[in-house]
Amino acid sequence: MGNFPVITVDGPSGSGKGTICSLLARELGWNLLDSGALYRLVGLAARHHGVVLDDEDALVVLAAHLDVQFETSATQNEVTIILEGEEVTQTIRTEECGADASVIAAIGSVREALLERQRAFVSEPGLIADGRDMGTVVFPQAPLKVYLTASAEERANRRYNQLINKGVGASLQTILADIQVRDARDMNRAVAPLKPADDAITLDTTQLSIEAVLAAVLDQARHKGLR
Ligand SMILES: Nc1ncnc2c1ncn2[C@@H]1O[C@H](COP(=O)(O)OP(=O)(O)O)[C@@H](O)[C@H]1O
Ligand SMILES: Nc1ccn([C@H]2C[C@H](O)[C@@H](COP(=O)(O)OP(=O)(O)O)O2)c(=O)n1
Repeated sequence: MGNFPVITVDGPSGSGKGTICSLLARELGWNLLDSGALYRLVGLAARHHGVVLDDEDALVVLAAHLDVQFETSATQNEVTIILEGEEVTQTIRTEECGADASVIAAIGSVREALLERQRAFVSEPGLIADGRDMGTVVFPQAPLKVYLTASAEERANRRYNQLINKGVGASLQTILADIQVRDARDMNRAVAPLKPADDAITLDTTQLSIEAVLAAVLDQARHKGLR
């Protein structure tokens, strides 16, 4: 691991990690690791290569050799994701890919295969790391660890609105049920379960605006001398 600081942001689906991490990276001028994208990409690679999600050995090979580029535009702070030469930035965002990712992510050997790849994202001047186990497993030495949460109903509402805004039809009830299944799987798995690190600060964002969450995290960063 390089000697640059890491801010970890963990939490369940729809708690606002992606939004806050992207804003933090822009505000601080730091790099960004979207670790969930790696699990989603292994899932998509599995589909492309006809690998079923309980073929652990084949999934580990895919994870270890994942041919992916994260291209960040200098001005926009937007990331384009290229898997095996194909642009998949939007493709991996479906609820289906999220569910596949959650299944794959319960396999310890797959997590192991992605560990060093994630740590290699640490670079000057610092890293914002978005995921489930950033503070507990991947970057245990991080000087600032944030755990975002919100009620399952609020998170389902956010996801629903996000899909409707994208012009994708969605059922609130189905989304809520999917979120509850994914929460249970991510929190109860044997390896690297979703939970706050002992030294994490937890923010319940159910009633907080995006601006308020960002301000609270930046405040913590200032306290820690990170900005
Ligand atoms: N504090 C908040 N209040 C209201 N909406 C939010 C808040 N945080 C995030 N959102 C919205 O909720 C949706 C899911 O957020 P996202 O950052 O993708 O969550 P995660 O990465 O944790 O799954 C997005 O449409 C985002 O704009
Ligand atoms: N560090 C991580 C990141 C994601 N995962 C798994 C568990 C999640 O349900 C899936 C998808 O994660 P992702 O953060 O992309 O999903 P959301 O945007 O929170 O819906 O991947 C993980 O186990 N560990």
